Amino acid sequence: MDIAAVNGLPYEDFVDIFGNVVEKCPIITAAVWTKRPFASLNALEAAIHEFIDALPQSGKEGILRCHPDLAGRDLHSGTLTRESREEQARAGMHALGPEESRRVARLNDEYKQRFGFPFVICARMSDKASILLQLSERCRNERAVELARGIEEVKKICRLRLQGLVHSDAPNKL
Ligand SMILES: NC(=O)N[C@H]1NC(=O)NC1=O
Repeated sequence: MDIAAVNGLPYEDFVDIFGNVVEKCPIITAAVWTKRPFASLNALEAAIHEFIDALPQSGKEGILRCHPDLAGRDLHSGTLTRESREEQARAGMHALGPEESRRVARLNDEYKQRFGFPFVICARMSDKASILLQLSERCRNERAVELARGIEEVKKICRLRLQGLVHSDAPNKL
């Protein structure tokens, strides 16, 4: 799909295709449709960032709260979004041993108790060992640091999802 095709999409199709680039936040996609035409994939990404950055703190926290826990309830009950399922599987989150599972569940709970939103990390840019390490280390951060860090991770996830939706191998393509 080239950028002209993206710019030509009616909002229903635009939201159908790009609605989950930020997990369970299709309102962001629906809002940035207004900003067409986009000069490039980067411009679309920048419009998403601009929307997120303009949100009050409660809105940013809300975005984080739309994310499923890593190796959490949704993974175990099979209710993850397709994107999240693939990302978590790639990082080995679907195949934790019993000891690792208990540790992740305990740390996820501790993190949520402390901050009021879930631990978010771009799983595709990490691996199991690094995720476990960061989960335990980031539990000790200040709340404002974790809010900013979580939003940075959301943007990384968004970038990879956007790239996955388009062909990146041809010039002038998204
Ligand atoms: N909690 C959390 O980080 N969730 C996610 N990370 C990721 O890469 N995909 C997710 O759903």
